[in-house]
Amino acid sequence: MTGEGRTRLNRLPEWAALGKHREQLGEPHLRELFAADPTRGTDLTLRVGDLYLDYSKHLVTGETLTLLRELAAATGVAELRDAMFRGEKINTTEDRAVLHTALRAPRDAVIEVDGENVVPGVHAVLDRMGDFADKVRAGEWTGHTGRPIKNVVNIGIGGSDLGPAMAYEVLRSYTRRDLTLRFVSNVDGADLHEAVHDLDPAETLFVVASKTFTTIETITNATSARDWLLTGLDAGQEAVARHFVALSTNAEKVEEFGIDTANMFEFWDWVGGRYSYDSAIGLSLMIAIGPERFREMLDGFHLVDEHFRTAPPEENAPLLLGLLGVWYGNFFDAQSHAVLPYSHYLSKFTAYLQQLDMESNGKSVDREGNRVDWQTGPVVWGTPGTNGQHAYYQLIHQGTKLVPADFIGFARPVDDLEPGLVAQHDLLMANFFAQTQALAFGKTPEEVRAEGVPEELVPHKTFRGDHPTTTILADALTPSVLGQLIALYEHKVFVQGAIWNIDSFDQWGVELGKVLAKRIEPVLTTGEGAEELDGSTAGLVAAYRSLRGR
Ligand SMILES: O=P(O)(O)OC[C@H]1O[C@H](O)[C@H](O)[C@@H](O)[C@@H]1O
Repeated sequence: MTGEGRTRLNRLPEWAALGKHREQLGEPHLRELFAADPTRGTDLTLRVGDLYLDYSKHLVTGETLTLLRELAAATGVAELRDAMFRGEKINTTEDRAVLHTALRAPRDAVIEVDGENVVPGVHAVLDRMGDFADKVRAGEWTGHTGRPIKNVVNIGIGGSDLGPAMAYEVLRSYTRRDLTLRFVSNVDGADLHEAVHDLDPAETLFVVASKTFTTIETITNATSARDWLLTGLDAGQEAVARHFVALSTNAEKVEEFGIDTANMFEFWDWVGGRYSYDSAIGLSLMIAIGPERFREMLDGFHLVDEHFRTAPPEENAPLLLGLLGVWYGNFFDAQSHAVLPYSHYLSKFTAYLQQLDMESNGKSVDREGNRVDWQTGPVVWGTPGTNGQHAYYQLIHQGTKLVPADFIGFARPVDDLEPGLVAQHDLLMANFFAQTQALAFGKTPEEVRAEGVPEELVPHKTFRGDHPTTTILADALTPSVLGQLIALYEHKVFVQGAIWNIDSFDQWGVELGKVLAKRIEPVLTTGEGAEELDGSTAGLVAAYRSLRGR
């Protein structure tokens, strides 16, 4: 389907106005912007729920922000947002509604898809999940031999892994430490091996998470896990019911696999995989943190949903973050975006955002099927900040690339830290504040010289500054704050997709590799069909077969 839908982005007068403004701005200097406006550091801030956002260290003036908001208005961001919240089928290439916001809507909300209110179904599943999680946590859900469950192994990949795995790390201090939770995603047998080799099958529950229940990695791992279980228990198929539950939209396939659909927790095709960990896909997380904490997390999501839906453009945080990304990607040619959390618990946060952002906005065809001639989604990357400081921050400070970055930190460490370790928190946060300061304001050659540095070293010790950052500060890393953060990023990604006029909710780009892998696998085992491969792949397959002695 190709055609003329919306006016092409780069033909809009608002786009041209931004381009002109960018030229006039030249090289904006944060030192000057701050000097000219003594209250910039407190004016360019927002508070959303428990999140305090400082965007003063961005290469923007008041005019930049106005022009960006005009672009959002001209590209219909608010209209598309409202259509999403209403349950319209804005995922046009898959003809689906996009309603992850319904997963955290209050019980009495009414959100319709094809004339049916989906909210009661959401809460019915949440209630069932809660009952099940409570039973496992209380030791009432027993395995085939009557022993209580002590280990939960989530088997899933992509959106059926990254969300719960990330959130489990984030909320570690809220988890039941006597329950072991592990995540298996990779089809590399080593992943499952490492996850189960020290577990007792009699005390192990497998949570098979797959929206489609056809994903080859997940079904393969689940099949191997079932073999491991039945061999370990020396039991037949009847043991599966107490040790396997499924999280899926596909009851037929779940049944085919041999899991009783009574042990299936459903969700719906209007929940995208990368937007799903607050659906049934969060079951393993719920077992770890308990239903009450899970609901607090959902309330956090909902709080930011409501903010995004109702806050005026000047105060709308996801809109602002989305627009800043457009500003750098499209007008400074920034290619990547770093997310740098200053919390050990957020170690998987950026990996989660990679799928959320890059699978959503890694597109080069617009909603009408025309090739875009503007940059779309950035490469998202990053690891916890202090570690990064001793590794790749060099490039951010002094390299040739512009890397806009989000710094995420918390005022209080988690509650159960030993007093001696609590004392380390100020040092952690001192680094957090120091880095954005250094990135923004740098160090001039004059300042370097004043320290008596020999002239030949002055260029090497100079920091240009003007590296833009957003600082997101919250009181503490609670379930609600996690929900708020994720919703903030979900809607930021939404805003950018809306402006770029791409479908942020499909993922056709993952299909080709799947099809080819299916074709290549038999060639690896039998050698037959190698002649149909391209020259490079045929050579690689031959080398592989020879190394395997085939
Ligand atoms: O949940 P599943 O259906 O098993 O899908 C798992 C993942 O694999 C797919 O290939 C998609 O790229 C992801 O968006 C999805 O989250």
